[in-house]
Amino acid sequence: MRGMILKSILDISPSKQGFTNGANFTNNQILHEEEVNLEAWANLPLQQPLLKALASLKFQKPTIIQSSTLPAAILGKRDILGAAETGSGKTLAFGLPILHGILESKVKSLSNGNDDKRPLYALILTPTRELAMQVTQHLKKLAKYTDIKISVVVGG
Ligand SMILES: Nc1ncnc2c1ncn2[C@@H]1O[C@H](COP(=O)(O)OP(=O)(O)OP(=O)(O)O)[C@@H](O)[C@H]1O
Repeated sequence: MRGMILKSILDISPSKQGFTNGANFTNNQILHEEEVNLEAWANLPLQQPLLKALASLKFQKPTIIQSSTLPAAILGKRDILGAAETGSGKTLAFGLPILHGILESKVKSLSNGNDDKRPLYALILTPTRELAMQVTQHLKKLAKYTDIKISVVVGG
């Protein structure tokens, strides 16, 4: 089984990847999209439409939970169990690797001459419908320069 807890996967740790220590949410300076410095994300081979979305969201650097998990998820393709407080940026910690993986697999399929039309690439389960809505809205903002469709299904 590939799954393991976060602490045991630090062979590809943020410090080894040269990652920064996380975004500072108290920074209220007004930045224009073209002024956003994305250097802090440069250690990840993120697909261009995702970098563009990060710039438009003015997310200059990963938060701590993001810098702790993204290298392992994106470069190492590892399963991760992560925990962090509310509002710490967990949605992108799992959302970025999902979206990056979808774009990467589409690029690979096209270069192999296949038209990758899988109807479903990823399923995100949340404990409440409010969180499902919140995650959907957040990921849609990140996927806005891609053709990835994100939908929410709630019941009960
Ligand atoms: N790298 C970043 N830089 C700046 N802001 C960010 C970054 N990542 C996420 N945010 C913002 O931080 C806020 C909290 O993020 P998010 O909702 O992902 O937190 P969370 O840990 O999933 O919270 P919860 O536990 O309540 O679901 C959101 O407004 C999001 O847009």
